Amino acid sequence: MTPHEYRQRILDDLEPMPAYPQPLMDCLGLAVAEDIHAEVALPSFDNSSMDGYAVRYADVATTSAETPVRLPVLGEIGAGQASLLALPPRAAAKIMTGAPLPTGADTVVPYEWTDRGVATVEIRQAPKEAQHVRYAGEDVTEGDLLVPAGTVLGPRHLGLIASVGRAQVAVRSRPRVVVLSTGTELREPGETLGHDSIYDGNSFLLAGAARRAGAIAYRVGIVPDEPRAFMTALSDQLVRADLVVTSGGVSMGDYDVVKEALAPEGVWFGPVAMQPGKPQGFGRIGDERVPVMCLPGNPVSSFVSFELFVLPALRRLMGMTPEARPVRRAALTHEVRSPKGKEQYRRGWYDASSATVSPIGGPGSHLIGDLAGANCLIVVPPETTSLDKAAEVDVIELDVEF
Ligand SMILES: Nc1nc2c(c(=O)[nH]1)N[C@H]1C(S)=C(S)[C@@H](COP(=O)(O)OP(=O)(O)OC[C@H]3O[C@@H](n4cnc5c(N)ncnc54)[C@H](O)[C@@H]3O)O[C@H]1N2
Ligand code: MOO
Repeated sequence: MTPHEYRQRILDDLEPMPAYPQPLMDCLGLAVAEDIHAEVALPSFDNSSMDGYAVRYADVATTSAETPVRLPVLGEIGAGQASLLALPPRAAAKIMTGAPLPTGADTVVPYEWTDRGVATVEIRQAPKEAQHVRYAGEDVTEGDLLVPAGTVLGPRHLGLIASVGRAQVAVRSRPRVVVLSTGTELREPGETLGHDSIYDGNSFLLAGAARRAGAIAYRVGIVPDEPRAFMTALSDQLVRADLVVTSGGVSMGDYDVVKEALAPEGVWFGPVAMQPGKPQGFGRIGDERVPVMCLPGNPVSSFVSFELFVLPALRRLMGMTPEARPVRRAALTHEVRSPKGKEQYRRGWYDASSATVSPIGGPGSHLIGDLAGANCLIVVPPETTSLDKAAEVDVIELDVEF
């Protein structure tokens, strides 16, 4: 099975999470599940874009510094304090930015062109007709489709939706992802290491990646390579999981606990034609048939599996498209070698401005130091065993929103 086929198999099995109305501030980064239409026009009334005087153009069309027009000032209109509703001919009203234009007025003269008079005002420069007026509906018309269903809401969407008066919108909820690391050799950071133990980096990597993708991530931490202990830990977690992600215990070893415990439950385990990330598992468990994704324990294998399979699965659950990261093209700055028959994902540094990519470190799936210094994965096709300097390759840019 190719990585692409495996991803499709996972996506075909998953449905987007149900949608619920949420307060606007809780919707940031979530996919909206309804078309959002404008319930009011924007601006909703004709208003001034400057602090100055509302006038009738005809009254001030010929004014100048040498022969200024003087008009009585009938009142003041502040934003949110508009008591003067109509302006008769041969008069002016003070008006502030954002305040409604009184009926009869059609033009705003800014303070800077006047003597700032209170009882009367001297206007020293002729305005253009209709200057500094923002018309009702010139931005958004009532009924306009503002945000189509499926849009991932960013700050500008929130601002617009609030501006038309919506306090809540229906969005797909964040999936709850439980991350379990398996391995009797694993220790929590901060604990003392033995000669044969290592720190559990993967659960932080995976829970961090899940949170970055928009999920609610629960890092359960370490479970020993013992099937009963693993099943107990897993069963305890199922009540709060929309997806379970495990690390380790999926290959051919004598203590490959995840495979041993879950294969009899009907979870699929098998090789995917890629490196790193060859051994994979996917299925559903428990009464609620919670999806479980079983990733290999080597840290780079775990990470690449997250990017290729778990991230798209989370985006499917969250109703976000496209599910998989976009692929860019770049020229290699150094040659790369790769085993035949497997799609290889090498770590690299992608420079968008020059459309080049520099390989970082070797192919080893334990090289987490190099992984942390990379910003992309370089895709080497299965039949390609070597790529020369300047060869064009596919590059998956990490860490960017899409
Ligand atoms: N005879 C075979 N051996 C292996 C095969 C194979 O096909 N035949 N496949 C290799 C490949 S490829 C991979 S990838 C690994 C996958 O192994 P597991 O998923 O079973 O993972 P473990 O054996 O538990 O661990 C592998 C490696 O990663 C380290 N590890 C595990 N968990 C963590 C963690 N949470 N944080 C940091 N490092 C972790 C672990 O100590 C091992 O070094 O199998 C190969 N073997
Ligand atoms: O696939 Mo393993 O994923 O080579 O390290």
